[in-house]
Amino acid sequence: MFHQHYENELLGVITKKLNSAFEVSIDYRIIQCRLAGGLKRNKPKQSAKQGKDASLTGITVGDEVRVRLIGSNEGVITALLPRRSGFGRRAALSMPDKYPHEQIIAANIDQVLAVFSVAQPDPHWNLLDRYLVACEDAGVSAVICMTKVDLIEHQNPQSVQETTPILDDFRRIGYPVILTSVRTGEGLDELRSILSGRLSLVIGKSGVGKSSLLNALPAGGGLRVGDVNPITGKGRHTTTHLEMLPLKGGGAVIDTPGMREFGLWDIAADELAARFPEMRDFLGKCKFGLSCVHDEEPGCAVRKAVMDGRISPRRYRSYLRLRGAA
Ligand SMILES: Nc1nc2c(ncn2[C@@H]2O[C@H](COP(=O)(O)OP(=O)(O)OP(=O)(O)O)[C@@H](O)[C@H]2O)c(=O)[nH]1
Ligand SMILES: [Zn+2]
Repeated sequence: MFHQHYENELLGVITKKLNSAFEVSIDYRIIQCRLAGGLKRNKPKQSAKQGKDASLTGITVGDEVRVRLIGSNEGVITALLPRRSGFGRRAALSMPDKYPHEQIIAANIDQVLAVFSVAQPDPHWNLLDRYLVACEDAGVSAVICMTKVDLIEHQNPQSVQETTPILDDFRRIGYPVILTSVRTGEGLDELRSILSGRLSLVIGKSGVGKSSLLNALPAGGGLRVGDVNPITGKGRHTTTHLEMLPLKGGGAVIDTPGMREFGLWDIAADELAARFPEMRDFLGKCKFGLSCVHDEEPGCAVRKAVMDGRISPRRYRSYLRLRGAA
């Protein structure tokens, strides 16, 4: 959120994406913008990750853009700056012609906060594995945030027993795990510090408590007064649009409303294994070398590591399942 003169144009960051308009933060001011005619939106022609031309895909929240001001709080987006990172999903599977590749959900993010509740609903570990593979693929770090830890005794008996070892597995692999509850306040300081100064994309299924969590974080400058409802404390943001929420003390979070589907795209089997950090040490050490897909091949170093307890059997099963789906 900075500005710089460029032939009467300013640089800004997209903080909100509406149907045909954008909000752009320029020097802490929100400017309502539309796209210049030349910038076509939602017509991805190729996968856009780091270094590739982002203008080929939909411009989205987190993108840095050049804006020509018209009036005091309106402008036209005239150019898109190169992306540092893009986090996507396979969009609209029923329309492969329209969206042949991944759709970038958010641009330039530093980390993903993957949110799951310990209960109501019980955690969906395979979905978490899928999120983490997508993070590895995008080259973005991931933080696992468990919510509603006050409800731990309400988990079904089987999942109570499995939760702690599964979270320990994730920690061992290197993913930070935060345990939170907005009811007791547990973990909220830790969450604040991990979000501070970074742009984080918050993902998780509806009902896991994302909104409650974000509303429990102190907002920073740049939010409009109208977004806060001082009576109920609710409604700081709606969950109908992708929107960036600045945090007090720096950093911002992007909420992902209505994220129902979450596919993986174009990840070849050999690349998929490399998206499981705990498997990386064993890749290339199988009898069949890099051609091993670590399923039923003899002399597979990955499967041996599973047998030896160095790779979690649950994560390995998740790998096999994703490989089948890839
Ligand atoms: N016990 C308990 N309940 C919580 C906690 N956080 C959220 N909830 C409840 O979980 C339900 C869902 O919370 P939301 O914050 O609306 O969940 P969400 O993930 O934002 O859901 P969407 O808005 O549909 O995306 C609500 O009934 C909350 O009151 C918590 O820490 N403890
Ligand atoms: Zn193998």
